[in-house]
Amino acid sequence: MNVYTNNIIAAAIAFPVIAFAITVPYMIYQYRKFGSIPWIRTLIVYSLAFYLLCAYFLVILPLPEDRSAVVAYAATPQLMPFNFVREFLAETTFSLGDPSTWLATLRDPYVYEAAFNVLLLVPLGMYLRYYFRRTWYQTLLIGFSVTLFFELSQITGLWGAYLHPYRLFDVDDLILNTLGSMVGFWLVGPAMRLLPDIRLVNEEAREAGMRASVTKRALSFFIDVFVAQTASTMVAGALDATGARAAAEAQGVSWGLVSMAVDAVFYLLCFVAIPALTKGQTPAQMLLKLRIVRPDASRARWYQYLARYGFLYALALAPFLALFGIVSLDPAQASEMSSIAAFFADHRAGFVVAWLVFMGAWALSLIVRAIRSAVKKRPFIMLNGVLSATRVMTVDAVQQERDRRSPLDVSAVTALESMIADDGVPLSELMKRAGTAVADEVRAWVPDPSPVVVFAGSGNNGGDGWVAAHALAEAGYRAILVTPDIAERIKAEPARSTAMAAFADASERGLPLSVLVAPDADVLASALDEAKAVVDAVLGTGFSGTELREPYAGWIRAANRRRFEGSREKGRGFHRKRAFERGDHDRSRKSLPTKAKDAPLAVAVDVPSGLGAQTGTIARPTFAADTTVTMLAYKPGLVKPQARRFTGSVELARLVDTAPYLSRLRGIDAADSGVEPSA
Ligand SMILES: NC(=O)C1=CN([C@@H]2O[C@H](COP(=O)(O)OP(=O)(O)OC[C@H]3O[C@@H](n4cnc5c(N)ncnc54)[C@H](OP(=O)(O)O)[C@@H]3O)[C@@H](O)[C@H]2O)[C@@H](O)CC1
Ligand SMILES: [K+]
Repeated sequence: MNVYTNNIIAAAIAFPVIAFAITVPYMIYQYRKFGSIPWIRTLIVYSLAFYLLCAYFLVILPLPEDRSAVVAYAATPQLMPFNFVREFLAETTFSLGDPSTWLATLRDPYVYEAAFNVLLLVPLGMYLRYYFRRTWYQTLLIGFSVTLFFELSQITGLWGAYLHPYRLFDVDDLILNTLGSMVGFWLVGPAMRLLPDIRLVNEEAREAGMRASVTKRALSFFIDVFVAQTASTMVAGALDATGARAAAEAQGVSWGLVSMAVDAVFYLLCFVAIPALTKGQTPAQMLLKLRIVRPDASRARWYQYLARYGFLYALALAPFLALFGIVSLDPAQASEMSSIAAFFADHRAGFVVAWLVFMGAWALSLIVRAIRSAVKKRPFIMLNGVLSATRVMTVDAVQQERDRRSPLDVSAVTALESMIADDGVPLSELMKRAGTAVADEVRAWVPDPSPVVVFAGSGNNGGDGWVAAHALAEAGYRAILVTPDIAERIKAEPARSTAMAAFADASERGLPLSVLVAPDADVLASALDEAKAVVDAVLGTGFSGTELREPYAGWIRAANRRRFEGSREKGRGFHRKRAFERGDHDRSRKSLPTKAKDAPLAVAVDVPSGLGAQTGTIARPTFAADTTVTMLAYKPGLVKPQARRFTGSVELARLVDTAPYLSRLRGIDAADSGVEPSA
């Protein structure tokens, strides 16, 4: 046992560092993917790397001192399954009726070694189920493979590093280790209810990734300064080595001045020239997926980069250099200096204090503004940003803002659809992609196998709903599709054929998709009660008006009621008259009532039903969503100020590469606005 403990201590010192080195590439990968680093994932992967290192070293240590050592007990592999039971029974004094023998049994090497072998892979089983979401047989297979790898390391003398095996290959280890991974699998099951659902972390990370946080901006600035300064120092050093210094000084040019000029060249290169070439990215900003833009997310000009970083340089770096200069003045040589320098030298202490006060006040104001912007969830804007009329946004946020600022008229969307169809992607295919995008949105926020209610109208917006319900059922959700009529009687195409195909496929494969045709209020309410998500695919761009007809009006009211009043079991005034009024959302109301605690996620397809896609008018009733997944392009109605409280956040599902079509559609005015249609 002592050997094990020593190994653990050795590992405790070296492995945290190694495990971190293993985790760093994973962190970079996550940042590139989500635009932020989800700490919980990083922690889990780090701990997994650390644990596997420990486990492996427990298996292969202690290393013999000499490469050709023959370890007698390891010479012949132990190939008899359950040998440890036999050995244990042969020598034990254990008797169930006699408690005095129990303790001795626990101390028996066969017992504690067996227990240790089980424990060794318990964490692996937990990781496999919780983090990697493996099934029991996958866990069994992976657990067995890892064990086999351990035992093969032993029988081969660490893959030939030693001439003879120095640890025993034991079939019982294979059995007990593998059992351990299964024990871990079973143990973590109940705990998973308390642990955060790892599948939902991605979406939060993606949201965080949209923000150009102070940390990201500061980090990118320091990387850039570091790169520019290192390059400049190296070039100045190289010049010095080639004798440029002597030449300059012979001409009476101070070398300090020359190296400052070299600095200036590299800073200009990094902060002005490169951004001008890359449409607004310094080298570090390319790495961190940030971009310098105008406040409206359009492309900035080179002189704005110059202004932005010139001011920043003046505010953040110049005071340091000045201080450095002042401190290095020597009052003893005051007589040789100019009168200004002598004045500075005589009052060094005073200037340092003044400098500290100035920097302190500035830093304090930065901190205060950073906290305020964090609390109010507004971007943190620095003085140099205001003066240069620029801001730094994440590349994704820039794209989103540009999309939002160039909505496409509903008539143009139709034109766009036929252009895409002419190029070989028919509307039915677009519908498939649209529905899948909606299902993905639900899957990002709600874990399976939750019940999801999908309201599908009888137009093509409804067709998207059929695809979404089918995709969700396929992914293991209990999809409940609400429709005014059976699929065959839908009039719109391709909604009809899509719905029929989805229904036929689900029935054939026994997918958990149930269809409620024109359900009565009670049936609908019970379905909504248990739903974890509600998808509104009732009306899309084909609707305009101020009043919804039945049954759609009733559906939307029921969905909104569920959202604001809670489920009926919770008994929060579902039957009160006010509930009906609330479901209606009086248009004069400034804001919607707050959501009930158990409100399901509400996702609108293309536009929330009731909202006029072109005009932004709000009909009675209008669906209130957390997220609207809109297809191909933003519609004008979605970006009207009054729409926001019904749309929630808007996600654009591009479905195809729309950029070439959009520039054809928008023609000349895209070039004028300086807005790039799409990256
Ligand atoms: N753009 C894209 O790439 C893609 C677009 N696609 C999707 O197609 C959607 C547009 O489909 P769309 O044109 O069929 O219209 P849509 O919104 O379903 O509405 C028609 C329904 O509204 C109904 N209705 C009308 N007024 C009403 C009222 N007052 N009260 C009640 N009902 C009323 C009308 O009923 P009816 O008059 O027939 O009785 C009819 O049933 C679009 O939003 C997008 O989701 C994707 O599938 C593919 C990719
Ligand atoms: K809709």
